[in-house]
Amino acid sequence: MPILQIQEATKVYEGKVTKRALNQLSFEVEKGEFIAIMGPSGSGKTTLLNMVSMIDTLTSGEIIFNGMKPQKLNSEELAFFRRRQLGFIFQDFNLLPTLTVEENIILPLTLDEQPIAVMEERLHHLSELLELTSILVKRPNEISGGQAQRTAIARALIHKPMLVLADEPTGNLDSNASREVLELLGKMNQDNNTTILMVTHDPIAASYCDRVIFIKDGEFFNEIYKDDRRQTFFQRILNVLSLLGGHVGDFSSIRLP
Ligand SMILES: Nc1ncnc2c1ncn2[C@@H]1O[C@H](COP(=O)(O)OP(=O)(O)OP(=O)(O)O)[C@@H](O)[C@H]1O
Repeated sequence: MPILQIQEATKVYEGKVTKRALNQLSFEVEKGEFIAIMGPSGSGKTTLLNMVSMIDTLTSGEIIFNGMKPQKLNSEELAFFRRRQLGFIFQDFNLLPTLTVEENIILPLTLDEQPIAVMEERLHHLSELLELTSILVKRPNEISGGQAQRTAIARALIHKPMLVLADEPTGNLDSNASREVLELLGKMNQDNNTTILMVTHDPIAASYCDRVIFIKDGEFFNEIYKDDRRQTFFQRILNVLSLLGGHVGDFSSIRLP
């Protein structure tokens, strides 16, 4: 059974001008997939993430997790479902400035009142994998952007969520830190079978995924799967972006590092 099913998702924002931000969008995500969502500005990517993370509700259509419809939950159950089953990675890291790196990472387990032994075991495991051990006592203003995003990744994974949602996770990072973060996300996906849905404008970031889904005007436009080489996948991503229109000229001469 797919871990996530988006079925004819439609979102209409009512206002002075009515805007159909998602229009009958359908796709499925299998457990262990690492998927990028791409599309021009205004195509509905953020709206889609807001629907999947249940910050907002669809006008029509359904979003189903492991066969379950969270829309049917009451607000308390929904808050619990989000906390237990989803992990979030944001462009601007969203770390709590007064907490240390360690306290930020274990926050989801603290909120869940998990035993200290569980917290310690998972903290140890993730901080080794994400190379955070030496900075656990620091606060967010004492670490680099790459370290902050690695901390945010650890926080997103520590409660072993069903699905990780990443919104432009490399948007605020330089190219070296971006590569490091993408390689780590790829490693988490490969080694732990973590399912990741990532919105990105960046074809280099998308080339780390198994599949890229392109949307345009809130509708499904195309999808492509990775083949053996990241360079050819990257070129194929650029080809679809050129059909989509927009900023592809900015990337056409880039070769992957
Ligand atoms: N709360 C809202 N009320 C009205 N219209 C909205 C609202 N949020 C988004 N929209 C509109 O819906 C469309 C899709 O917006 P969305 O932010 O999902 O696009 P996006 O693909 O994430 O864009 P970007 O890449 O620029 O972040 C846009 O036309 C936007 O103006």
